[in-house]
Amino acid sequence: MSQKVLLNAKEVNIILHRLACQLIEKHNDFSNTVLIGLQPRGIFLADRLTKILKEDYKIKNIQLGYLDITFYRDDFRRGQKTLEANKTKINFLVEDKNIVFIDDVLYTGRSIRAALTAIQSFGRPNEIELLTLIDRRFSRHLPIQPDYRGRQVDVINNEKVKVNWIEHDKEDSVYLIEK
Ligand SMILES: O=P(O)(O)OC[C@H]1O[C@H](OP(=O)(O)OP(=O)(O)O)[C@H](O)[C@@H]1O
Ligand SMILES: O=c1cc[nH]c(=O)[nH]1
Repeated sequence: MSQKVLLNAKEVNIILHRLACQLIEKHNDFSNTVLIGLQPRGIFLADRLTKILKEDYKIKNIQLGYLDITFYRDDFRRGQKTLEANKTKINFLVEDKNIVFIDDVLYTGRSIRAALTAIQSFGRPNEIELLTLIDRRFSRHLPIQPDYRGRQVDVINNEKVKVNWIEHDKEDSVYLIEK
């Protein structure tokens, strides 16, 4: 197994600030916008962006939730092992809200498809956008594209992108791992 650094901590930090600014450009004070981090790994990115928006850009009332998509995946009946769901935590109404889904990697688009189904149980939002740190180019199985992307990368099929967060993985970094 070999691995190559795609983004180091400094580059991740610059990208996070750019993404935060792009969100502000569209959503202003976030009075009608909610952020939803997708479990399991989108929540680290959602937490970090929320922290930057609050602390560096003084946006006060950001509503942040976490959405688990385990049982909405189109492959969930295929695996043999028992599936363990993560926590969904959405303590606000999404009815008529602008939602920004946040995930670390966009690959086939199937996770986002599942999230679009899962969120329907919480109401009818006004619109849903997608923010992703890494957009794997030319690998979509569905017509799903990000509205905000950190970095687009070309990845061949036997390679995997791994996003690390200091809170969970001891460093902020993105690696390309050859399996
Ligand atoms: O666009 P997709 O093909 O759905 O892939 C993207 C998803 O894959 C990763 O999750 P995870 O490692 O939990 O899922 P995986 O097993 O599908 O790689 C990542 O955090 C995204 O949520
Ligand atoms: O490269 C990939 C593909 C799907 N999910 C990841 O986390 N990385």
